Amino acid sequence: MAEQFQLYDTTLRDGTQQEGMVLTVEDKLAVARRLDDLGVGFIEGGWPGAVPKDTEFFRRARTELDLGNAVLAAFGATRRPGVPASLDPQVRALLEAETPVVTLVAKSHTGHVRNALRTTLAENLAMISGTVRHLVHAGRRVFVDAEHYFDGYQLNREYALAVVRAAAEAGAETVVLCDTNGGSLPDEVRTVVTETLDLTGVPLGIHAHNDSGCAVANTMAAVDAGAVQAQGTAHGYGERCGNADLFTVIANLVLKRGREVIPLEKLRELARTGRAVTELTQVPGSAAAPYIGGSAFTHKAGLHASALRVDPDLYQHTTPEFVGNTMRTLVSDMGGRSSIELKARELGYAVEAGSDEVARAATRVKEMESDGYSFESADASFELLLREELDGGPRPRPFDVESWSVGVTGTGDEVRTEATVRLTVQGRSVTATGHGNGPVNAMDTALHTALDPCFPALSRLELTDYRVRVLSGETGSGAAARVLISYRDGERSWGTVGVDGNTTAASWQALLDAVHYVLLDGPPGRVEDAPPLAAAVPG
Ligand SMILES: CC(=O)SCCNC(=O)CCNC(=O)[C@H](O)C(C)(C)COP(=O)(O)OP(=O)(O)OC[C@H]1O[C@@H](n2cnc3c(N)ncnc32)[C@H](O)[C@@H]1OP(=O)(O)O
Ligand SMILES: CC(=O)C(=O)O
Repeated sequence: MAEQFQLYDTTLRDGTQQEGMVLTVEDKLAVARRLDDLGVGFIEGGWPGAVPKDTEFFRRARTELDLGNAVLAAFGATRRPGVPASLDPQVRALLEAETPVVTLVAKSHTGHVRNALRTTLAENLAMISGTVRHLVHAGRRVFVDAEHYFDGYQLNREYALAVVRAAAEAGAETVVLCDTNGGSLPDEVRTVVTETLDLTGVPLGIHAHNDSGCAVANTMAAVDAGAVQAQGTAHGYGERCGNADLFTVIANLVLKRGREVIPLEKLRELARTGRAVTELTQVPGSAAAPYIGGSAFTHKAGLHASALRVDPDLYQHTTPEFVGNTMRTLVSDMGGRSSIELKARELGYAVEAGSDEVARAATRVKEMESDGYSFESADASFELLLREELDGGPRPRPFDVESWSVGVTGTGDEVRTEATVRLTVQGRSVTATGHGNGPVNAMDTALHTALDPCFPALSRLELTDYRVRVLSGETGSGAAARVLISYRDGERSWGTVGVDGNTTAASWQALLDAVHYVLLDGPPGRVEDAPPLAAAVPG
């Protein structure tokens, strides 16, 4: 049973204040559904009356958003100075959003009251009380975001406390202390929250920005000090350096503080929710994001891998499956036999770090990386290398390459690229030509034309990304170019690598690895049901 803690998401309001984040109403509705599924208690949808798209969001939400867990909140400011709340069009727009909750931003810093609002301290308190009362009278639950609270508290503690008291006395359910400029540190936040709670007894929340890199730490400090509401955003999206990453806050509260703010089975949806949100926002989360980032449980160093073989807890602070993530191993020149064993097991091969095959594969990886190869994101090329070692040498190939050529011809404005491949397939000589918008595209087309009729599995192979890096002077042998190609093959995604003094030849290598990888089947030593490493994870 989830505890009565207020998890408040502001992705659709403060999150959209991030540079580069532009969401349609459709996107906002879809993000709200994902966050509701995860189990957050409150979803702040935007500022109706100020942002036309947000007004439209709340209008459509009434019929199109069937929330199972969350309550929708409309965000807006207190009434303008000198205007009764009942006559302020912005306040009216908040009521017209018809949400159960309204969250009001209120000034709590005397400098802001005087210089930004250009009103008196007394009028600001009246604006807060009057607006809260008006909304509560109209049947709304009201939260008050006390803007610049931590800076305001340092400047004029009595006034900041007066804002908290005025909001609560007028009927605000929770007063959210905002580190609006994001410059506070955890010890300061803990002290101010503790003192405010002691001096007012008002239920408090925390809204922390990340300008000092402490948004999550500040949120945790505030909750430890007694805050009952944590605000944050998916992936920490938000104005400037962003907000507290609500996904990290949730995982910390559940796994580190034992507070079941969402049910454990929902926590296992955390990584999936993160991916779904980035697909909608088109703003990627960081690979290094705690808990749910692609690298959060990914291990590169050989010594780490060697300890992880014995016990995953030795280099992981928690169990990745708790948050729907998985442990991965990277193969590189920084690894040794243990990294090879772990990666091989990830790929389904039951091998031991102490075996000769694994030792040979580890040596080859180090040598090839010194020549410019990189296997980190070329898992298919690594698997081909591993298979060669496990099989005791190159396997019989399903086809042989007799020759290949690529030509680029320019006539006027037109550039034409043509590739020809000559292969021996099942004893027959096959020649095919492909055209494309460049050499890689043309070679890929020619290979498909030659091979797909004999090997239908290849028709599912789709090239999704191509990266080339010039390596001059960087490698032992002075190799010139490294090409990394990413593919999708039905549900799977994987990559290959090629290195050569000639970029087109490096691309050809990577393309051929892809074809051989798809045709790799029925291998001896591959155990389809080898116990995944995750099975060894306790808990
Ligand atoms: C800390 C936060 O992130 S709070 C959320 C911030 N979000 C946004 O600002 C996004 C939505 N904002 C908007 O659409 C516009 O800024 C509006 C509609 C709110 C205001 O637009 P405009 O009236 O054109 O004014 P402008 O954007 O220049 O803002 C200045 C006005 O806001 C007032 N203002 C500034 N801060 C606040 C506040 N916290 N509460 C109420 N009014 C405020 C100023 O006093 C000034 O009013 P005045 O013109 O009567 O002197
Ligand atoms: C309310 C808000 O977004 C802030 O003070 O940062």
